Amino acid sequence: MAAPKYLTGDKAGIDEFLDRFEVFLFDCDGVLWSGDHLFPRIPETIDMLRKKGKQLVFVTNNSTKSRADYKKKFDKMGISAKEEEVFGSSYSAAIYISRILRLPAPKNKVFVLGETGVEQELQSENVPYIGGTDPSYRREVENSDYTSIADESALDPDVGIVLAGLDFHPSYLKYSLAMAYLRRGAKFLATNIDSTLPNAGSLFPGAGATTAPLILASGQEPLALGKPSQAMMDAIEGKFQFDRSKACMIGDRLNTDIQFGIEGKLGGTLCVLTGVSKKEEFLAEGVAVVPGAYVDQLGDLLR
Ligand SMILES: O=C(O)[C@H](O)[C@H](O)COP(=O)(O)O
Ligand SMILES: [Mg+2]
Repeated sequence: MAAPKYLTGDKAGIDEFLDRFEVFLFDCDGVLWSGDHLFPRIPETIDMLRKKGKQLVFVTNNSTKSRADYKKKFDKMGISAKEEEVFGSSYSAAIYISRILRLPAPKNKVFVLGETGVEQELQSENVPYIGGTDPSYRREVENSDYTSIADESALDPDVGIVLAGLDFHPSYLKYSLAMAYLRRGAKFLATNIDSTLPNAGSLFPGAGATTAPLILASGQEPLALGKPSQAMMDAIEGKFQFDRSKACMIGDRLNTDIQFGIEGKLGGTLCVLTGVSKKEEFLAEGVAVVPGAYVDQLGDLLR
């Protein structure tokens, strides 16, 4: 495995690197920002790539926001981006359910463990759902719940899918209902299973962490539709029509972003050290996932 090229401060190296690619797939959390903290020179770097005529796609595993929500966040942070350029794991899951899985109605209803981003994208694909941000699920479990879940009288007969994403409001009731739906044969999907979420320069429990109790209790593993899933890469290629050899994935996490680019046979991958993965993780001998190049921060591409 070739050693990754360190580009920070390397003017000629950066020019050569940027000239190799026509398309850049951008991760968001840990690359552009850490929660509401925008990293230095991000809007200028994005503008520089646009001026060079590069095609940009924002590929995030963060399912708590929809494409429309991301457009608002980009605007708030002064980043020039279009809603159509966003491809999140919640959208990836919604189109997988509506266009690939295509369960016959009415048994195509989804029980959601997650936030509004998942709900909005299911709505955009006319996929019925329950659960999610519905406040009636954010309550203590009562004795009657055990009986009504066990005898399935509490279950919606049309639920055929359980979809789990990053959930900031997990509850024992939601886990118990989801487990009962899986026991009854519902398909188990996840937007993503990242273990941690970068925010405020630190790390917090990620989607994988909020889904883990259901995986353990049900004894089932979900099909994850976010990075590094190649179903997501195929959908992105289908939507944005680009030559993979001329595309580069930029991310902060080895086992999602960089693996996604490598398994997707993209022309290159760039790791940014402002998020989850540290350079020691890919500079060590014999590691499986190694980026083609790396920088301390994305703004280093802007000389
Ligand atoms: O837990 C999560 O969902 C992830 O940490 C978060 O979504 C990562 O987002 P990304 O870095 O792919 O933008
Ligand atoms: Mg990230």
